[in-house]
Amino acid sequence: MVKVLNVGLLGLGTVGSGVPLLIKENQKKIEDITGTRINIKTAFVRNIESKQTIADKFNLNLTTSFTDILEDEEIQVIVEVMGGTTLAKEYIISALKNKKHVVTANKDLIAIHGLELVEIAKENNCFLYYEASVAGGIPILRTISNSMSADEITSISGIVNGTTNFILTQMSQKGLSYDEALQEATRLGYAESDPTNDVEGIDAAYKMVILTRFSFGMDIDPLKIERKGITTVSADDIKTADSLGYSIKLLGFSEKIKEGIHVEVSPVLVPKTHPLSTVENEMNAIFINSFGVGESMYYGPGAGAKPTATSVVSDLITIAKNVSLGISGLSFNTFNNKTTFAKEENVISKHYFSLRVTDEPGVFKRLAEIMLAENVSLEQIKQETEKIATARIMIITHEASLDKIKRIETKLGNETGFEVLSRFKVLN
Ligand SMILES: NC(=O)C1=CN([C@@H]2O[C@H](COP(=O)(O)OP(=O)(O)OC[C@H]3O[C@@H](n4cnc5c(N)ncnc54)[C@H](OP(=O)(O)O)[C@@H]3O)[C@@H](O)[C@H]2O)C=CC1
Ligand SMILES: N[C@@H](CC=O)C(=O)O
Ligand code: NA
Repeated sequence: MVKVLNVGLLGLGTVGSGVPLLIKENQKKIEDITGTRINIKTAFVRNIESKQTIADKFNLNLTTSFTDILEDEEIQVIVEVMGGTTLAKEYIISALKNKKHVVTANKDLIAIHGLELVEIAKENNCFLYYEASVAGGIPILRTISNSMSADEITSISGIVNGTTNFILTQMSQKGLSYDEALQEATRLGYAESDPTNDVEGIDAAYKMVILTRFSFGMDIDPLKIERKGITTVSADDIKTADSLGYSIKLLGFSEKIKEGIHVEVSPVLVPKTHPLSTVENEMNAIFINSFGVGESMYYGPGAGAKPTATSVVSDLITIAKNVSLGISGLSFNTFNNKTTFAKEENVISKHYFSLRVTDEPGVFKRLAEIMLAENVSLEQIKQETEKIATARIMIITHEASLDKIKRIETKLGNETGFEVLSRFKVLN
């Protein structure tokens, strides 16, 4: 006889409405694989009237009281897709303490409070899964924790925010303005309800915290990640990068360099020949360097209702399988190391600078002197005269350490007649 796994759904927005859809579409397959029927019994919403149509479509009970779900003994699993870190944290902790397993897509919560939640899950013999929290539909966390457990990851980087990749693609290929592209990403359900975290690189930083835990067993404070968002990228940067053979992408990096890790989120000039450069719109891609496999890339939709819900339902399937085998309380990630950080003098790459300078003789000489003082040489240089008495100079350096590049940036910023408009890493 087919068993039933009853689920309480918290939030019925973009991802929440995808979950019952996926379960309905794949009901037979899920039952074949797990021997269990996954049943979304009740959904917790803010306003019942506005969600009645979708509830009727999938035969869901609606409630505006979380207690109705918490105290329902038939409900074994809570799926949290409300977002936010206050109420979501409170509800997840109550659910775990009531011996209910938890699935969440909430990267903010997992990045900031994940370790505490994992401990509570362990103490209560419950599962806490969050595959959807990183790169929406790409099964990247499970790939790292299962398929790559025999391998040593040396760097993990990639496009982990769909909204910003969508905006940059639309700006560079369709000539849309930043505001138009952001509006479209919001309409399509890619952006967070407040898109600040997307465009400022905070969402990507949260995802890099989670990827760093899985890849290196190290825990970092999201606030300590060096981060720049796409609000620092101008249409001029996109045009210049294009003319030099690069696309601009918001990338997250987590690399093991000698003594420790270096984690960063920033717009990056990616050569058009690099596989990450072909990743467009809401697509995400995670590029891994590892001892065993070498280079590998995992590509797919990083946002949107169906892709994200697919990851949520895959977590539910894992729980259904484990419950029916009588297994409980295994952590999603058990890799654990002492966190150590790489020195900036060992973090090496090329860099792009866009500078506004007063259009007068001697400017290039002063620029060259500042670069020479740090022993950093130029690979490419371009100048455009502006309407007023200024010019824009765009340079790409040869490989140099991050400490030198930062000193050059400070010196240029302090030099009369120079303004640093942007400074981005350049990928090889
Ligand atoms: N959208 C995406 O592509 C992805 C999203 N995620 C994550 O999934 C989560 C959900 O995102 P998404 O579906 O896009 O967000 P939405 O804003 O579309 O949905 C959130 C839902 O939760 C409800 N909700 C929020 N707060 C409360 C509350 N206090 N009480 C009751 N209901 C509440 C909202 O109600 P109401 O409708 O009344 O506002 C809304 O229906 C977030 O953590 C997000 O970061 C992860 C990967 C991809
Ligand atoms: N807002 C996020 C949604 C998925 O995590 C994004 O754009 O990637
Ligand atoms: Na994922």
